[in-house]
Amino acid sequence: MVRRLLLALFVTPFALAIGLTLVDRYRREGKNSSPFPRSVPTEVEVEDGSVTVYTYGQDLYDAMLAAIDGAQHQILFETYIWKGDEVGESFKRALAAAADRGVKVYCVYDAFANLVVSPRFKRFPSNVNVLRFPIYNAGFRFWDFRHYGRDHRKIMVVDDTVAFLGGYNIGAPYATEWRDTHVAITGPAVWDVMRAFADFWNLHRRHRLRPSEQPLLLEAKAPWQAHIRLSRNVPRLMMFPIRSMYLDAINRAGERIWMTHAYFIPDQDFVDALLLAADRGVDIRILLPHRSNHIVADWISRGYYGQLLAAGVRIFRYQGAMVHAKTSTIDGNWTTVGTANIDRLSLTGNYEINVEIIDESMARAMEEIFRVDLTNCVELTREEWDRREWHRKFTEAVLAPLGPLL
Ligand SMILES: O=P(O)(O)OC[C@H](O)CO
Repeated sequence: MVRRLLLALFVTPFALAIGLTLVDRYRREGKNSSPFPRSVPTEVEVEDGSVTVYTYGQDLYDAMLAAIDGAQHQILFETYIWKGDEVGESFKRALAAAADRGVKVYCVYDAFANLVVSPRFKRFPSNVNVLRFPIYNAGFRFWDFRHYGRDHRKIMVVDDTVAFLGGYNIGAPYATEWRDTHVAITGPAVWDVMRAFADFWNLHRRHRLRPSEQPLLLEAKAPWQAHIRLSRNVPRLMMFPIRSMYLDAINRAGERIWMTHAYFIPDQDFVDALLLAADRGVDIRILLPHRSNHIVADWISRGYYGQLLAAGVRIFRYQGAMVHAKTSTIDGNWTTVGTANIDRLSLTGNYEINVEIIDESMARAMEEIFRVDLTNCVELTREEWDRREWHRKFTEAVLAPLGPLL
């Protein structure tokens, strides 16, 4: 009897998650996302360089492809998802053409995220250096968690002139149907993104370096900058600074915290930091997709709404389209844009990269984008949330144990 009960407790959340996912897939079949308000790319001068914020995929892809076409020496390209559709093909073609011109091209993609992509698409010309980050990395050391984690980063560096990073994967739906955020950085901070790529490449390259070979980029010298910094999660080295970066920034906030996230499944320490900030009177707004592409993540996320709303945190739900951005701006000073979602996988599991920018003009630009996004949101009130039907509360409660897995 006890055994059956334990089994039921263990199996029910998984069975419900699978059921919900299948029904959701069926319901979405053939449905398009709605158009959403667009902000034009905004360029801001930061320190001795610039940061351009992209919030519409086609604008970003045009800029990335133009940068690839103009490359002189080297392209570093890394993506979590690289779909084999027309957008994916256009990147593959541009990278191959650059390699044919004599540009050194290095590409990394995650094998797990691209399991459904055709093997034909994953064949590259021999002059393009490709690292397929394997599905399983631990070999016989299956107990060693440093060898787990997906490569969830999305970055590109062209020569030493421009670096792109943010939430955008590569694929046709992201060009027009998803609202996401990426930045293009010029100036000394490009070095940090090159370094991030090179460290990953050197750590995971398929064979040990022969004496005749140089590791990628070790000769480049680091600039020291106060206003723009990179945080990278590197499971292999047990480094997870992005969570700390967020907690530090939230704890420092005195006026406002405006966050935009695709998947919001924080740990309780993260929630507590937000609740403390709300308690000190900070205006906290969290913008989330009303319905994301992962229905189970949505349900688990909802399990946190009660305590956040009760503390005065405002939740805005984006309508009609997937918002996939991973950004926050605080106190009109601090901004982060990156690849990390607020969930366990991103904050303590995967390879991730976020840029942290302390600059008033940048924060102003991000706040303006947030205001534009708000015009496509409906605010969820505490009264409305408290009145939700019992079966919704039941679903949240049954799925809650899956939170730490996501
Ligand atoms: O893992 P992310 O944040 O890049 O999101 C990817 C999508 O969820 C793919 O289904």
